[in-house]
Amino acid sequence: MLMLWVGKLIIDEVVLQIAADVKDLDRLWMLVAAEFALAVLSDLLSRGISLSDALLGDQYSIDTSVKIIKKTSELDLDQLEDSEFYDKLERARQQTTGRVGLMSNILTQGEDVVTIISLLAGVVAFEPWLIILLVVSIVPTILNEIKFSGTSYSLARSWTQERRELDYLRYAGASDVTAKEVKLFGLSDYLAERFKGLSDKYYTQSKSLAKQRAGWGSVFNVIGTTAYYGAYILIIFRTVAGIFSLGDLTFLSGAFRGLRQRLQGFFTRFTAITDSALYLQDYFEFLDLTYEEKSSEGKLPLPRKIQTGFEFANVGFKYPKSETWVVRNINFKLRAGEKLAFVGENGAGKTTLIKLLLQFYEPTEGEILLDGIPVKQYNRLQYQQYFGVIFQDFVKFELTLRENIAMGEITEIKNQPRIDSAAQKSLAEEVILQMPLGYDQQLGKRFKQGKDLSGGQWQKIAIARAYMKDSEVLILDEPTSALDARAETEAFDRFIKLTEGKTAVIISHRFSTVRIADRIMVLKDGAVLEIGTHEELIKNDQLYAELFNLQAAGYQ
Ligand SMILES: Nc1ncnc2c1ncn2[C@@H]1O[C@H](COP(=O)(O)OP(=O)(O)OP(=O)(O)O)[C@@H](O)[C@H]1O
Repeated sequence: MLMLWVGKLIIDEVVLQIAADVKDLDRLWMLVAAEFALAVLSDLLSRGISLSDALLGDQYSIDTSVKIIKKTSELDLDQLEDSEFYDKLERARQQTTGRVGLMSNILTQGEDVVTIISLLAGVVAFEPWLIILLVVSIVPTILNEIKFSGTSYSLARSWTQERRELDYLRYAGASDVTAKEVKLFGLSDYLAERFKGLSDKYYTQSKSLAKQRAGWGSVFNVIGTTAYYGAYILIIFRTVAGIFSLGDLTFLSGAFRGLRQRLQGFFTRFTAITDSALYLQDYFEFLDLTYEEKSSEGKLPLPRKIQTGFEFANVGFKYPKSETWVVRNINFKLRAGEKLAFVGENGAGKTTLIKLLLQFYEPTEGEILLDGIPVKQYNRLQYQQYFGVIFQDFVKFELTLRENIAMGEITEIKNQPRIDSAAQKSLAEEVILQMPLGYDQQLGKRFKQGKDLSGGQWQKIAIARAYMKDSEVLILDEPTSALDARAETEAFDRFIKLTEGKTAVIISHRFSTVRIADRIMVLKDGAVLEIGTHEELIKNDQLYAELFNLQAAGYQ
């Protein structure tokens, strides 16, 4: 605005000096110098804004990612297993990139408001009629923008689930994890077609939206441009009639064009800001997800040592949003210091019982007790710290070997003797010796110098993770399924020694290992079929005896 005004003064001064007999150029040079200074200043200002925006944007993106990771860990397992959660997560994740322009938009907006007000004041002072033309020239474009940006947001939002599906298909079709089977079964074309089919649908919808937006945009722009030239003609008439000076002509036409551009920019940015706000709202909605505090959750401190043990009293469970009982009428005791094995067919409910024991889920009916007190009366986080667990689908973290072991008790990552001892007990020591970089070996193939391990080697690392934690109860869910026969026997012998005095649950399909346990519980279709020592169950001559003999026959 100031620059325009100085420009007008320069032209008026030049016209004056052309007409003057004695030329005095001092004022003219001063004006040129002023315009130069203004040009430099305005450039510095806009650079400053974009720099701070870029920096703030980076910071923001780091911050949102960290918040998302932390929030996810606070949520309950049943919330995490819900597909709506993934939609929310996906929408929040989009916030970690892409919403960076918000700050500069807001700053530029402030700057523009000042310019617009002063330009308006200038224009009104000269020719109030121009304001009407100005309104005609911008309103249609603005309405167009507002309508279409809302529609794009709705479209993007309604496609959250499909976008996740696309991400998944991209992953399934192009990742090291799936590569073997994709090649072998020749799935590449199938996956690519499925990806293309789905994205084409989205593309068609967004293409039609973009076309409408562009079509209407150009129609409205013609109206706007007509109004602009109307204003220009008006100014020219006034100048020719001698009402406006040449400087006024430059100022007014410049101011009018500037006003139109700025006002349009103002509203476009306004819609961009409201858009960002809509997307940000999704992010906050995710952060607002609260982990549903169980009404009955207790605050009781845990006993330092388990006295009598755990008891499942008539426990039944249905997974959230499911109508079928996965386990029902479950009654058994896990005595302090006892090693109990769970056996049963796939899907019998063994892992589910572990999840219930760990209070990842609450039983739908019945109760789980620790030393005679319902476990939900204890502080849940403290309670879960009681357990060292290796899940069937334990995580293969693509981090260093040291980190993979220390994950069991991450605060002890600097405690080398403790890591060494866990590695030694779990047979992971042999794996470490084979690695060129020892503990600092990056695992997995995703990153530089990463080494992938065999299934059994990964399992040894996972077992080491459980030993890192000095927990009261150890749970091994099929911990040895990938170990070779020698390693398995060795791992179990050690396990039994190491769990001496501790309570432990082992899930295994191999009866040779199961028989080492103090007692064995046989599950069938979500119910306890039999429970007892190996000898008792053999004598009982039911499913256990049958399966044991079947496996034993296989080994002969
Ligand atoms: N998160 C879940 N949501 C809904 N149903 C589930 C979930 N996890 C498991 N199930 C169902 O619960 C049943 C028992 O599963 P569970 O994993 O406890 O069996 P399991 O005895 O450990 O089997 P396996 O020997 O194959 O590991 C299965 O029918 C399974 O479909």
